[in-house]
Amino acid sequence: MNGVFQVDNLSKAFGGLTVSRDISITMKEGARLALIGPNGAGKTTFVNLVTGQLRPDSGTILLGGENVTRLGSVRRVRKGLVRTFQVTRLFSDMTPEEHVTLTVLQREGRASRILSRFFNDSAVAGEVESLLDALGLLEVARRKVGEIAYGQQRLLEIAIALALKPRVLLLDEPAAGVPQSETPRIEQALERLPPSLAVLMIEHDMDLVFRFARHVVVLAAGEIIFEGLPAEVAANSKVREAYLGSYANARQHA
Ligand SMILES: Nc1ncnc2c1ncn2[C@@H]1O[C@H](COP(=O)(O)OP(=O)(O)OP(=O)(O)O)[C@@H](O)[C@H]1O
Repeated sequence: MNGVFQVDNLSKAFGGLTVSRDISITMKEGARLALIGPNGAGKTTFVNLVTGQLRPDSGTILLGGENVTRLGSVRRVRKGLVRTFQVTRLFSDMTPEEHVTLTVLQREGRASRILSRFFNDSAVAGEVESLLDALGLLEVARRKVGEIAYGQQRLLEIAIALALKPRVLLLDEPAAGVPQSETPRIEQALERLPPSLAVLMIEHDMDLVFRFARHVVVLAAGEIIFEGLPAEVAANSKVREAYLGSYANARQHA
């Protein structure tokens, strides 16, 4: 059976440097896939290719069976392929409530009207409240983003992505830059993502990867070198050599 998201033989080179070589991935509804690999393996490039920020040299991207390979990024988002970024792209003077309200209104094509009217729109307000609640952000809903913790800013990015009603969510290092003390918040939020949503996560924090993922794909030098269950990936010698060695050793000696 085809998945909700299917990538076939995606390839991309920058000059002489191949950064994606024949990458194929299938995700079904409810998938929890982690894409891991050393720095420069091509993980972010892969996300840029599938979301339309970069054009592949060859390969196909299917969303719900529809070929979206030639669509621009905005149309892919409208069709339910949504990403977050490694580094936050938020407005420090706006509140989480304002960010998510704007996103819901944008999705509905209502963002260009006078915003203040919509803060009284009960349907929009209800949706915004439940999104912020799901990400544990209600208590800071009306604080300026520049004043809230970095982990909460990262969670707000996920709330914004969810406000776009994705079918497939691509998370680029959701815990990057987040202090250790705040990672449990990120973990809890990831556990509470809608069960039917297909989620692909790039992440270097292996504890988070192994708690979140039900399937792991390992990239090295633009190629998939292994994929399987988290336990299989951790035990694979090729993967340990390319990437996990230091992590596995640290765990052994911890
Ligand atoms: N626009 C570009 N032009 C040329 N080379 C690029 C471009 N974007 C990325 N690269 C190169 O492609 C390779 C893959 O980079 P990419 O950022 O996808 O890796 P990554 O696995 O996401 O790394 P990290 O874990 O450090 O974020 C790197 O060698 C990078 O220097």
